[in-house]
Amino acid sequence: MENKSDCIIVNHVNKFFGERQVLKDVTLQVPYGSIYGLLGPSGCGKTTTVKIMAGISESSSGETFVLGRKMPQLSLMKEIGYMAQSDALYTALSAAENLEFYATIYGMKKEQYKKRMLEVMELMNLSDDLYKPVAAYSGGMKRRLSLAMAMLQQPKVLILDEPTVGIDPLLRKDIWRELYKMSNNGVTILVTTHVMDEAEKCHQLAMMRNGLLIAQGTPKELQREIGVNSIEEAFIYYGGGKYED
Ligand SMILES: Nc1ncnc2c1ncn2[C@@H]1O[C@H](COP(=O)(O)OP(=O)(O)OP(=O)(O)O)[C@@H](O)[C@H]1O
Repeated sequence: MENKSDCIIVNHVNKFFGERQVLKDVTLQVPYGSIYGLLGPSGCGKTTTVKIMAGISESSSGETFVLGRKMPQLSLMKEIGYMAQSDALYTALSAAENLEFYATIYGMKKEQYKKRMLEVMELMNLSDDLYKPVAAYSGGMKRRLSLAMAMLQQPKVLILDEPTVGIDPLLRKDIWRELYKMSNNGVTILVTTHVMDEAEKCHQLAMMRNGLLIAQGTPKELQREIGVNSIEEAFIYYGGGKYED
């Protein structure tokens, strides 16, 4: 399964929860340094897919490779920044303490993480709230802190499950600017989203429905293929009629 141009390779992956099959023969490739969007209606299997990529969950069959290694792989933990849909934060601790805790797990040196912590908090517009307990953060602030956390150790791969939910449009723009910067520096980014204008920003997109990957390509390719002018129309087309359950 050696493939030098793709950072993430999902190969005929199936996932069952009991009798229920929630991923059906999913195959996709994410090139190194690209921003790849996973788009689809609620419950179609996006989170299940990214958890397998991040090594948090195992597929029932099929194979997943990240950075040339078969997942799940404990030794890749440092290389993969993962931001879950629900925030995994210690609310009794301050943001700085949360970041320090993660930095310790990632084995970052003190001088290294102190500098990086200020950078990511600045980026997320949270510099003034560094020492505030997370319990006093709003929902949007918690999202931003989770994103700061995923970026902290400067991972080679960033896997973000709906990263900009509850984040205002201005900050969302800044976040996308940072994602592009990271991608230009060779970081591979996988984003799940419901937001169409975000999907448009991805280099490549995969659309999912009912555990199936139903279309893959650049946003323009997906539109051209079916003769529509927006990702929203493509989403409705691929999510609807032709692919009814
Ligand atoms: N641990 C679990 N046990 C049983 N079923 C599960 C489990 N996790 C997810 N599912 C089911 O698998 C299906 C896919 O869920 P998943 O969270 O991957 O969807 P999603 O596309 O990320 O949805 P959303 O956009 O709402 O987050 C859903 O029907 C969900 O109910």
